[in-house]
Amino acid sequence: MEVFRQLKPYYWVERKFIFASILCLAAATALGLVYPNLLRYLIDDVVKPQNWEPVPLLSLAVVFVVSLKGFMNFLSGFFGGRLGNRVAYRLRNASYAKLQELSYPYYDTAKTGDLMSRLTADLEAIRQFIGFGFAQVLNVFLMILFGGIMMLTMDWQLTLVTLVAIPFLAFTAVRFEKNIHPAFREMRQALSHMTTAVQENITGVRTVKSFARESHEVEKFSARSAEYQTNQVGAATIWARYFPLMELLANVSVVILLIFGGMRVIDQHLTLGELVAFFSLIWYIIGPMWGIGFHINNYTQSKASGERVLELLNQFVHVKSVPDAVVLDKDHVKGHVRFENVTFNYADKEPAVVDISFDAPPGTVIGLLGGTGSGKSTIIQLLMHAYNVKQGKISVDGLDIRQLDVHSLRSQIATVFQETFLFSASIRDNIAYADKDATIEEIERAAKLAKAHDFIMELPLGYDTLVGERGMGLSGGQKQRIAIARALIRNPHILVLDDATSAVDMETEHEIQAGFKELMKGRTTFIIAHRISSLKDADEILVLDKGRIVQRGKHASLIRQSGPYRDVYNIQYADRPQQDDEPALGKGGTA
Ligand SMILES: Nc1ncnc2c1ncn2[C@@H]1O[C@H](COP(=O)(O)OP(=O)(O)OP(=O)(O)O)[C@@H](O)[C@H]1O
Repeated sequence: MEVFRQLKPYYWVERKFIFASILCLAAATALGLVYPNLLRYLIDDVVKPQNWEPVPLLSLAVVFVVSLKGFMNFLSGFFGGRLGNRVAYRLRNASYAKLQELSYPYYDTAKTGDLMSRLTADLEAIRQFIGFGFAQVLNVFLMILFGGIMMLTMDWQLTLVTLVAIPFLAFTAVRFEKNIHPAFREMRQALSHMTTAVQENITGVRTVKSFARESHEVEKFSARSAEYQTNQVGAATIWARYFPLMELLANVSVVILLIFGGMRVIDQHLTLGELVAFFSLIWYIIGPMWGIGFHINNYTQSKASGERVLELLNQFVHVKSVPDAVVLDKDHVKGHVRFENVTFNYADKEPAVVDISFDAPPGTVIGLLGGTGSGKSTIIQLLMHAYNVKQGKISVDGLDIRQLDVHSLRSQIATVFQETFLFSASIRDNIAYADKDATIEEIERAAKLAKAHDFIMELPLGYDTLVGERGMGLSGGQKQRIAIARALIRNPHILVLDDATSAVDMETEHEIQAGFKELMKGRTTFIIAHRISSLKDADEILVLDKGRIVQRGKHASLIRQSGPYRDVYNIQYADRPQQDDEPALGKGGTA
């Protein structure tokens, strides 16, 4: 029940539908009680005394009751359906909003397939239960209540004897629920493992095919599919153990009724019509009991799903704006970035960056150079407040970023990542992603600066060309140029190029950077690059090794010192003839 208590904000607002659905259902159930009474009347007052006069009226009454009951059932289903759809709609939107709110640390470990199954299959199970299942469970209670009262008023002794098996039935049903619930929880988990396998396979299809690992993927999927199947068989086994027992207990009541009821008719304590009415009433109670297993199944599935959706909704958000956070005003931001003795480690890991300090006044260009895993991207992530820094301080325009509204901080920064993600939309929409109000002129201007305009114009539909997921159909360099245009359109105060030109040739890189120079006047830029050529003009180059700054300065002074920078320089320029303005540099030597 805890699950449904926590879900209350999502369904209680729709209480008018809940009450309307319950009311119509109760009316339909109550109308169902008219049949046994009509039967009794028919036998005792029509057939026995051979008095056929009321038969036409009786037939009309049956037609009327059946129609009204059907209409009430329809209304109950109609309101229930509305309720289920609205609750699922709210939950879906809340889950999606939560996914947007969750910060980077959550996504470091999240599995796409698992999240997808929470937002689809689990929400569907909740919708089914809240919309229809709940009404069915309630119907069972109403039938037992109404039917029980009617039987008691007819012959309370026979009622008590007949219903003696019912408590056992209820007890077994509760035991069944306890056993089947964990099985359903595991089943949902197994389903989400399976979805994850499918999703990863589709996303990584190029890698799978290029390594010819299709059979491995099939095996991986088969294992997960088998896990799901095992869980289903497990649930079916529990079902098979309990269901015959529940059936048997239900039938015991019928047998008892026939024995004791028959005796009471012989003793003339009961009329024949009453026994027949009793017989139909007992089915009125036992009928829904057949379905109790199904309803319990429905309930436990939705409970397991509710737990999974709530787990997402209650997920801790690592990075969020503090109360009274300062909102940066785009027109007044200067883009002065400062790192002071920043040390940071990812959860359960050695520090990724250690004691990082630098000052980047507005308009400066900071270059970051270092081997794989040396901490370059981490510095950028920290600047974006993707993770909470506990040691040291990062400030923008003198304000500690922990005090800044996260959204407004990130709005000042535009990043071009190493890997470009393009949405399944037109090139125009992809470029305008950071600023949906951008005009076509602005989009084209950004594309021209990013050297993307020419190849876009060569595409059959130009800027309206649709790019598939992950930008299928475009080369790596073309995708990167679109990403650069997307960053430029934002007109950011802080621009981050995280190995942004790695996929374009040297000549294009040079052209793009010439474009940047014009655009970046007065803005702070961070360039992560492996090519010295990209960093040469930086105001300060930070050379990183294992998270520490091991060298810093301008290109000209760094190549005059022995150290990693000059080593990289020598490797990259080894085959190039020496120019007059460059010193002859021996590895490890001095100029
Ligand atoms: N999301 C993460 N969770 C845990 N550890 C991480 C995460 N991202 C990076 N790391 C670790 O932090 C260290 C620094 O990584 P970082 O990505 O900053 O290096 P990098 O210099 O940008 O490398 P590359 O040039 O390969 O992109 C590495 O040891 C890496 O394994």
